[in-house]
Amino acid sequence: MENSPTSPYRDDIVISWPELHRDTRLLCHQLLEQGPFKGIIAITRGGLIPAALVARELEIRLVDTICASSYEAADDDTAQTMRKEVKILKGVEHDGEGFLLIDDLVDTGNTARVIRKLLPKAFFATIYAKPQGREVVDLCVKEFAQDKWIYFPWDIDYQFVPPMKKHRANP
Ligand SMILES: O=P(O)(O)OC[C@H]1O[C@H](OP(=O)(O)OP(=O)(O)O)[C@H](O)[C@@H]1O
Ligand SMILES: O=c1[nH]c(=O)c2nc[nH]c2[nH]1
Ligand SMILES: [Mg+2]
Repeated sequence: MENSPTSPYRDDIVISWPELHRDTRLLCHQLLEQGPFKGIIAITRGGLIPAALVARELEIRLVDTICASSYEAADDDTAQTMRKEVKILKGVEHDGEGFLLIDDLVDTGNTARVIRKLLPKAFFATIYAKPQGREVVDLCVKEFAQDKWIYFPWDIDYQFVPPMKKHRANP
């Protein structure tokens, strides 16, 4: 996928539904060593699907949300989005003790840092992490380089791609 010249991202990683499911289940194996948890708090929107999968594996029925927004669509309509100030649209009224916070990814760590301050006692897990944000969360299953943009399955579509040979400069 096309990266704009000003973007800090140089490469794309496309995650399929089965990969996301498998990676989330790997996370669950490790979370079973950390619990038990009173409940899950999903960080919207990216944390919603991972949180549903975690809730199923850990048999947790109390699932709350913290509603955050930190990225907005770029003007040129590329998938990679511009960073904005992290806004909390809905929080929770406790310090997170005994709760599991779930997000899909920690990138710069901006979102996670803000949420950590609100819920300092929660256990914070993400499926994926990049180096700038890794230390903010307690657990993740996979780490990617800072210049990779991760496409989640809910952001992509199946489409035709022409055969590679058509793109070669000197066929
Ligand atoms: O570590 P950071 O640099 O803050 O980036 C990570 C955050 O960015 C994405 O959320 P986004 O704000 O795009 O909203 P969404 O979950 O609704 O897609 C992602 O789901 C993380 O929450
Ligand atoms: O889909 C996404 N992929 C990423 O790599 C990323 N970083 C911040 N927010 C992100 N969203
Ligand atoms: Mg998010």
